[in-house]
Amino acid sequence: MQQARNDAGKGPRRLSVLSGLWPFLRPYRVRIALAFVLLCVASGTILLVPLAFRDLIDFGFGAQSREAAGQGLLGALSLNGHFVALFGLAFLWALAVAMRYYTVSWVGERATADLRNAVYARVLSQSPQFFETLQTGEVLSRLTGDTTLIQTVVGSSISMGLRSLFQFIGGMIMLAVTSFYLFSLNLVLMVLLVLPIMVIGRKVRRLSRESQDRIADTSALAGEILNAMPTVQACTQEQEEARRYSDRTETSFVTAIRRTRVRAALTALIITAVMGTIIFVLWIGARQVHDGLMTGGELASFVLYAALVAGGVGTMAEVWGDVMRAAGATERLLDLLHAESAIREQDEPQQPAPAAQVGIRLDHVVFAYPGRPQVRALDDISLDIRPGERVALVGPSGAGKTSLFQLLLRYYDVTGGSVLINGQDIRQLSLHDLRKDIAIVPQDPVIFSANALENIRYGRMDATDEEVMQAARAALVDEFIGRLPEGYQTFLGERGTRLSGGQRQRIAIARAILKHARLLLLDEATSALDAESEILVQQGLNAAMEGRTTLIIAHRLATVQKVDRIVVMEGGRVVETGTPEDLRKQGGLYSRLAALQLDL
Ligand SMILES: Nc1ncnc2c1ncn2[C@@H]1O[C@H](COP(=O)(O)OP(=O)(O)OP(=O)(O)O)[C@@H](O)[C@H]1O
Repeated sequence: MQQARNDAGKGPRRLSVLSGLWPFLRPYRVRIALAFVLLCVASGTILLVPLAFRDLIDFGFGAQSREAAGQGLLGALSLNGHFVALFGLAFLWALAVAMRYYTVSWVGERATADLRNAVYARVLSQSPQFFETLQTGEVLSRLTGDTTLIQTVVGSSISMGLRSLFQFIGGMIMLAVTSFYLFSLNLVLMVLLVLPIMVIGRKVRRLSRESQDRIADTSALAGEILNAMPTVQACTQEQEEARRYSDRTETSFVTAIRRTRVRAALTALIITAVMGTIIFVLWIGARQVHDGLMTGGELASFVLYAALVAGGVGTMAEVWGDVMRAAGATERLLDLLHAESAIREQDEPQQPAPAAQVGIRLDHVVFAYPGRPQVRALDDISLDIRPGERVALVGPSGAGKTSLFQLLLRYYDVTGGSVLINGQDIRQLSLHDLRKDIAIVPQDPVIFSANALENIRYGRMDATDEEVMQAARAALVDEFIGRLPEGYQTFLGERGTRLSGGQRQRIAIARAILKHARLLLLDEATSALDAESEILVQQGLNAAMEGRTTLIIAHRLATVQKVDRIVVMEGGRVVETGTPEDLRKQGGLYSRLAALQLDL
């Protein structure tokens, strides 16, 4: 993934990556075919328009109109008839363009929505290891920015490009047919002019990429700072941050203006080149008309075809830039879409054993985080936890307690040994079955931007309002919910910023109680509560632990005096196990910690 990200920013994009979009377009192939037919109709119609003009001039106004009646595209039509036919062509063209626009945009929107959903679902199935190397901001920018780019290309650029290609090829053929002499002249001039335009065009592309990178820098800075506002204000860095931001916007302004300057020059050059060519050819053509070598109508249609060809070339150049950018965007999205989770599920997972309670067995478990493979976070841990047992994990910070929880939830796989639940290796179970059976109250609970009721219901989506409130009462949530303006319906704000740490913890406890899982993991579940609430919440937790196997990580030993067993960890190893009383008598690490905490 890291490698792919590094590659994404450099070198010419491989256009073949665009074929990766086909699975998202295939379901809509009938509509795509319809759009193609409409495109052909529109292009055909527009190529007929100059011919209609030619006839109008030669047979409609001209002196020879009467004798020549019966020739030309529109045959023997009267002057009025010519105009009606011309309008008919314009209307057919408009209709085809509108229908194609609708169809193609529909396919673009639909395919991008599908792609976005597929990528998002894929990202959600990744293990935490994935998010260690990829920033969430980057995933978001891929989901929005990159998919929008693809939408532009699928929903408009490609059809614009094809239309221009038809226009170009058809126009060139018609130019040659109308006057081969003028066509050859035109061709030589075009080749001479296209070269400098291409060189400048490349410079514009480089500058616009640079300009986009600068804008991304600005948003990255703003994103980081806005997320850290309390710290910024506590350190009184607001002015400094405003200055840093304005420095970056200034840089992106300067880059944008540099690009605009080159682009303005390019526009002037293109207009001069196109108009110059047309005027030059008109001049030569006018002399030919004067000498009777071609008719006025032929000259008029020639000029119109030349304008179509020039327009076609211009659009194709623009579309080419979009297609290249979309190739880059597709590559980045497909990277995400094809990312394999580090945690692999069995093709045919076992069903979890249908026992009322779960027993856990850690068998010589060794574990090192993938980001730090040389350091063992857990080093040869063997532990048996009986069904229904309450076990506390204690030990200094960094001992590996949380890592043990991560392994039980299978956020990571063990490096050696195995984790068994009711005798089954957890790698044999599906992740869904495994995690459905575990309720966790994490150190730093997450609150979603929804109301209190929905936040608790997240533990078990099919719970009734009454069940949710019961869990809330057990976790003492109702004690503070009652004081919120709209009770359970109160919106808890972005990331729960409207709640205190202790309140957030109680919501998480209610969520865990509601889940009714057979295994309960408490990671410092009451650390943010005051002494009084802690005693009350502990009662709620006691109710939740009833009949459940429970693992409790605790720094404050007072909270785990009633557990069945304490496991003391240090440096990734289990150094002591036993009841609180036994351990105090042993005079080891636990008794030292207990002496510091409990006897003071
Ligand atoms: N994602 C990670 N990548 C690499 N190393 C990690 C990662 N998470 C934790 N560690 C390391 O693993 C070791 C064990 O961490 P762990 O979080 O399990 O400790 P802990 O006992 O729960 O500590 P605390 O009581 O402070 O929560 C620590 O040295 C830590 O630095």
